[in-house]
Amino acid sequence: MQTTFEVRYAASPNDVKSYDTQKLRNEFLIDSLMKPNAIHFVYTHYDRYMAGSAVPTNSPLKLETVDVLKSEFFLERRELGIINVGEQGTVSVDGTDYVLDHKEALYVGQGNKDITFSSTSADKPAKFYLNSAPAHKAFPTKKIGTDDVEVIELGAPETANARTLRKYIVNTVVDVCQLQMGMTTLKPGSSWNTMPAHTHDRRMEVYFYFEVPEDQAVCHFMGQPQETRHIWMANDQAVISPPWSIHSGSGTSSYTFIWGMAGENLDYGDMDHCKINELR
Ligand SMILES: O=C[C@H](O)[C@@H](O)CC(=O)C(=O)O
Ligand SMILES: [Zn+2]
Repeated sequence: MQTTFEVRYAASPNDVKSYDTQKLRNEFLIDSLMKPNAIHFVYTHYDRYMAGSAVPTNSPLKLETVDVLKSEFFLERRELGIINVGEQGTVSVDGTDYVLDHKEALYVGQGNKDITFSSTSADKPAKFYLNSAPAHKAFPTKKIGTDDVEVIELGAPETANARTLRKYIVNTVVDVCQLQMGMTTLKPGSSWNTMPAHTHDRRMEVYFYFEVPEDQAVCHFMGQPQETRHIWMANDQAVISPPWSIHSGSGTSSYTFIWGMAGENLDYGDMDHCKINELR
C-alpha cells in the first residue's frame, strides 16, 4: 500500500476574488482524507505544509516517502504531528510503540525513519490525522495525552461561539521547529469558531472538521477580511487557509475541529483580530 499525495499550489488574494464555488473548492477544500487502509497527503505550497491521514484496518500502514519530497525517508527534513480521531491505535516510531487512544496525539521529530500505523481492532479503526512541516532540528518524539494539553475556554453562549480550545502541539507542551496543532470543540448550541476572526500573515493554517453529524454541515469562511468567501464542508474534510485569509466557521450543529499551522514564529497568540462589524 503506497503513501499517496496530491499537490496544491499557493494562490494570490487578488486572483481568489474571481473564483467561483468549484474553483474555490478545488484550491482549498481537502475531501480526500480518512480513506480506510490508506495513507494520503495533500502537499501545499503554503509553508510546504502537508495535511493527511492514515486509517489502518487489517494490516499496519507504513509511512513511505513521496516523490515531491525527494528524500530517502519521509521525516528526513520534516516533523510530524498526529492526532487520533478514531478508536485506539498504535504508532511505531523506529521500534518504539506509542498507543494512542481517541483524541491523543504524538509529535514525531525530524530524522525518524520507520513509522507505521496500526489499529487495535480492524472493525473499529484508529483514524490518524497527520500534519507535517519542514524541520531544521531533531526534537524528541513525545506523546501528548488528553491531560497534557493546555485548555482555554473561549466565547459565550450569547454570541453563539462558546468553545473549548485544547493546545496539543505548541512549544509550551512539546519542543517543535514550527508545527502547532490543537483541537477546538464547540459547546452544544454554539456554532461559531474563531469569531472574532483573525489573520496571521506570518503563518498558514489548515482546519480539519470532524464530529459533524451526517445530515449537518459547517460553513467555513475564508478570504481577506473585507473580501470573504465561503466553503460548505462535511465531516472529515479539511480546508487550507492562506496566510492572508481569515479562517472561521459556523456549523448547523456543534462540531469539533483540529487546527494546525506553521510559518514564521511559535507564538500561538500572534493573530491580527478583525472587527466583526467590519467583515465584508
Ligand atoms: O490561529 C489559531 C487558530 O486559528 C485556532 O486556534 C482558532 C480556534 O481554534 C478558535 O478560535 O476556535
Ligand atoms: Zn488562526
